[in-house]
Amino acid sequence: MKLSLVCVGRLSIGFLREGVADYEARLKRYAPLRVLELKEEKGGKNDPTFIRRQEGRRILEKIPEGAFVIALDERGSSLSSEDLAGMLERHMLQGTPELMLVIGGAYGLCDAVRQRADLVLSLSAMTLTHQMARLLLMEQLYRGFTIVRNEPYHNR
Ligand SMILES: C[S@@+](CC[C@H](N)C(=O)[O-])C[C@H]1O[C@@H](n2cnc3c(N)ncnc32)[C@H](O)[C@@H]1O
Repeated sequence: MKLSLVCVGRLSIGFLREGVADYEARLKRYAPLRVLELKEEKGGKNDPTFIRRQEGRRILEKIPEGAFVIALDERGSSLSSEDLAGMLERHMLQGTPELMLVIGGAYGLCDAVRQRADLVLSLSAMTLTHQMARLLLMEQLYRGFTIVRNEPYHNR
């Protein structure tokens, strides 16, 4: 199973770039990972709906048929790390070709992306920057794979 991450905006903060690179490298031991960083919408400065729609259109274009899509959103469902691991394992066993994770930009994701998603996942009820969300997500995916493989890291 391939993993792909689609995110709006780049990693501009050094320590987050370093942390994300570290977890992405760890993750690649378990599954190939493709990262697509999409440009933030610059038009419609005072119109968050316009910005979300434009960015959403670009996100939807990147979703291949057959991908299981997880949209990251603070209003989504929360999972324990064990639940996430169970979900990864189920998709590997049932032969899901691609698990695609989507992180929105400064104004979040539009409804069309949330509707396309097979799961809307919250990492916390608090709002994170997209860069912080990316680091937390990479760490939880890595943790999930170590749980599936019964490798030390999760320590439960
Ligand atoms: C700055 S946040 C967007 C906040 C925006 N006001 C909203 O209501 O969605 C940027 C992106 O980071 C991700 N994100 C931020 N906090 C999150 C959380 N607690 N759980 C999951 N994803 C989160 C989401 O993908 C979000 O679209």
